[in-house]
Amino acid sequence: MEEITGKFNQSNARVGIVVADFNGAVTSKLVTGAVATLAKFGLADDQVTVFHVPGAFEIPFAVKKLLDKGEFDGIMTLGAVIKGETDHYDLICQNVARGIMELNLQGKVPVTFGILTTDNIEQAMQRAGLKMGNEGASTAQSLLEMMSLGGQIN
Ligand SMILES: Nc1c(NC[C@H](O)[C@H](O)[C@H](O)CO)[nH]c(=O)[nH]c1=O
Ligand SMILES: CC(=O)[C@@H](O)COP(=O)(O)O
Repeated sequence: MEEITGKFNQSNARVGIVVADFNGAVTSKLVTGAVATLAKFGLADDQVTVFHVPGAFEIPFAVKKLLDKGEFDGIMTLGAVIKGETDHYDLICQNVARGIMELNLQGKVPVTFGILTTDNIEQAMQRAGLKMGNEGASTAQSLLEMMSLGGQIN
């Protein structure tokens, strides 16, 4: 635990969570897992701020606004994109992932990717706290590791 949080000033670190409310039965569980993980590694409630957007497609816009504001030491994204009958799924997945990667590579602060992309709701639920773990929790831990890396490099 110390290794993850030892290389940045955890006591005043600010984390932003951008979550899509689409498939909210899934994404709300991702937020729960993320917040619990951040707390486990010592971040207080007032160090974590959750921002809601309608769907995954709106996540990059919110992340960019937060990066431009410059008040967070790390940002994580959470969502659940579930395949339907059309190619809408593919368009969302590819473009949201590309948008988040581009924002990440701005190199301001780390941005981690916690957006489930599944064939059906069952697969999503399994990755939101059931037998496949909680993608929100793992995305939060990855963010802390990247923030620690930033502290090591800077
Ligand atoms: N089908 C899913 C969506 N679709 C909505 C889009 O993300 C977007 O909000 C809309 O196109 C308006 O711009 N979003 C998800 O997060 N998950 C889905 O399965
Ligand atoms: C990922 C989506 O946008 C998808 O849920 C939409 O469903 P459909 O392709 O059947 O319109």
